[in-house]
Amino acid sequence: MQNYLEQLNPAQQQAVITTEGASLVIAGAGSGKTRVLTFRIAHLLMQGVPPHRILALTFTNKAAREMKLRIATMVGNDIAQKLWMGTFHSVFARILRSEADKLGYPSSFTIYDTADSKSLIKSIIKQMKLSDKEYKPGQVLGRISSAKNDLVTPAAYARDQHRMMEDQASRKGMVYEIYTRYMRQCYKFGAMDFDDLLLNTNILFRDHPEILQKYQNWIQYILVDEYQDTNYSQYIIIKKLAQKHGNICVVGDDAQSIYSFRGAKIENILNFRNDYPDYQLFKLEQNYRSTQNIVNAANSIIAKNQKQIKKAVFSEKDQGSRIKIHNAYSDIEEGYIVINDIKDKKLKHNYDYQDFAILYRTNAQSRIFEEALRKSNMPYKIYGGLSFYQRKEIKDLLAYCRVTVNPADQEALKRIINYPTRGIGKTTLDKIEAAAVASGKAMWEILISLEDTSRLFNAGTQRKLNSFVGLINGFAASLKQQSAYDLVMEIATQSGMMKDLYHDRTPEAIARQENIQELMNGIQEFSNNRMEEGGETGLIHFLEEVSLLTDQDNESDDDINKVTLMTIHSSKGLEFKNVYIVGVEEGLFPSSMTLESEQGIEEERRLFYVAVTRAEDYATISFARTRYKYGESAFCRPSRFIGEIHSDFVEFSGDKIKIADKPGKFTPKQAERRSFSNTSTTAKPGYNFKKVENRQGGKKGASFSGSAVGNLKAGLLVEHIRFGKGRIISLDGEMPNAKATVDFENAGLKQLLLKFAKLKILG
Ligand SMILES: Nc1ncnc2c1ncn2[C@@H]1O[C@H](COP(=O)(O)OP(=O)(O)OP(=O)(O)O)[C@@H](O)[C@H]1O
Ligand SMILES: [Mg+2]
Repeated sequence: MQNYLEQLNPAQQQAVITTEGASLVIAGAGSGKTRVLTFRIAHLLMQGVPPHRILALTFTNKAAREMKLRIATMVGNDIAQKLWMGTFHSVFARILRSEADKLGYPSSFTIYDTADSKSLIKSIIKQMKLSDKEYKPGQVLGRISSAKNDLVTPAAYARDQHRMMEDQASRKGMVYEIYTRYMRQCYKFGAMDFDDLLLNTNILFRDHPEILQKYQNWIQYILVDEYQDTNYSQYIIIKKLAQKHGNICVVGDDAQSIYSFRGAKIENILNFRNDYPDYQLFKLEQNYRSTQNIVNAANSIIAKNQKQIKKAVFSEKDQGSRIKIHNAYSDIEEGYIVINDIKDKKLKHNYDYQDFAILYRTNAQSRIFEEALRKSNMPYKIYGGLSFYQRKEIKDLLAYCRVTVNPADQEALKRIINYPTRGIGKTTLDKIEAAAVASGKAMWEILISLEDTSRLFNAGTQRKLNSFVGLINGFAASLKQQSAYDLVMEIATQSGMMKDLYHDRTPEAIARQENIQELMNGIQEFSNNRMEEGGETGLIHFLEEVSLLTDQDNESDDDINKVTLMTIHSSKGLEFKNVYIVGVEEGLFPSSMTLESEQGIEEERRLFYVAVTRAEDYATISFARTRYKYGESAFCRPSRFIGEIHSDFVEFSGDKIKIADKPGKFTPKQAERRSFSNTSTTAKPGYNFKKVENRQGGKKGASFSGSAVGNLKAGLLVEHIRFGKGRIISLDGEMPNAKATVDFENAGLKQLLLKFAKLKILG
């Protein structure tokens, strides 16, 4: 036996060397499915199969890169480079480019992203004189996408009674017509969206049997990773391509199917058995990734799902330690706890930064960890998402703030002068810019002296420009009177940004709303901190702090040795020595949007299983008892998932907290809080920011307002609503400027202005 096969266990070896015919590998996390695919490709190459006759499909580009790299070390780079390897979208975009003429497309067709698609749909809705309140572009796009992934063309859509009835029930009976026009216009513009790449491949294969045949003959072996998350459109493509040679190997884990909201179909696994009755089934049971404790904990989680293929998974690695559950006072403290734990582990066990990953349910959660990491000077990278301050909606809102503070800031001005759309087109903008250049002035100066330049514009345009100037001047007038929070809230609303962001409930739109909410939380937090320190709380000061943060964030070229931050969805298939699963709270994880159906909960549970099984040595879970939502601190409860892990495999750090096995039990006080904190999570359309009260301001922080300042003295143990427990080191000054220096267990040394910082005396 050749050397490389010795790096596999007997079950894996069988899965690797059984190259002919159909093979299905269904096995739990960390059992070597991806490794089997990698070795199988290497094995084929060693047997002399030419690389360009092997097609391997992965879920992410990163996975493809890593697999190729590994194969290159086994068979040499020249050969590995010739493999057909990549995501479905990238591989079939390539095929479509070379066959585009058969579909009447130019081979240079454009690929539309979601924003492009939505704006096209918006204009179609307008052309059709429909209301974009009823026909929300994001929702319409969702319907179209689902149709495409199920291979339902516009003509078929009109005949599809189920879809038509669904549309009618939600009073959107014209979706099929929008779909028809959308397809026609995309075609006219020479553009395809992501779903089109798969749909058009299917159309190509359906309408051009000779082309299908060409690829069928060509591709001798097909391999698919993460098969549980393929949709119908992908399933049909693979099925057709494999028809000639029948050498198809798919690997997956039904317990890790987490993309049903994008049309992924677990049934594809069952279909596989029907399509290839002679298929061979391989089961891999040994997990090589994680400690026994982690594997056992993960098994106990997934056992709670009704719908699953039973699998045995065991580990022969060390027993390992129990999953530590951290219970934080607040989202801020959670950040400190995680970062301190990383420091500790790094020191104690000699780990590198790259051995740590922080996984969260939604992108917006990254901000608190980013800030804590920055403050501790730890290098980090955000995977699969833009860094918080790089996100479009954040940049837009901050651009408004910048123009308010300094209207001469031209980049910011250009960014928002016509966002949200207010009819100030490119021609107008170009004219202003030319006038500015000619007179050596800033664009803003041209704008405010329109009388002098009125010959440049017609009355309508001039009116629009004046109203924009009025808008910004209005904000600027509030600069001195309002707190940063109130002013930014005013800017977000008056500018029309909120309306623009809150007009639909697609996952992307919700993510953007959450980001704005998160920025508002950041501002509130900034104000509270500044007040406690006795500093300035105006918008100017907030902007300064933000720009300093981004200045420090100098991304270096080597992205290697850094702490990773990512959503659980994007962590699929990856592994890290230490994994922190954060924000494990009801309503956040499981997400409140999934609570209504058992199916929804089961998918969230699979996501939780994916998260835990990323860890090799240590898995750590945390939740906060209060979290900023819409600028207010709201109570949170630990997720039901924490209670679902068998108690033998977990260990609570700090106060033991009761985890309700049935959600919904609240004390009256909590229930009262919940009624407003929930605005973020119910599927209510529209935005609903609540008036913000400084949380140190009395009634909201009831249990924290009890301490009389006079009773404080050095040496006392105190509790702060965000920083948690700490000991007073010293007290200085007289009221109202009295300050306490407190050494917090997790947050470190802080100096607090006592009139704002309500400290509870613990003893
Ligand atoms: N026989 C083996 N000997 C040594 N290490 C192995 C063996 N099989 C797998 N591994 C290692 O175990 C880890 C998990 O393997 P792999 O990522 O292939 O699992 P997987 O089943 O694809 O996991 P997931 O379901 O999370 O995608 C990897 O680090 C891999 O190199
Ligand atoms: Mg894998």
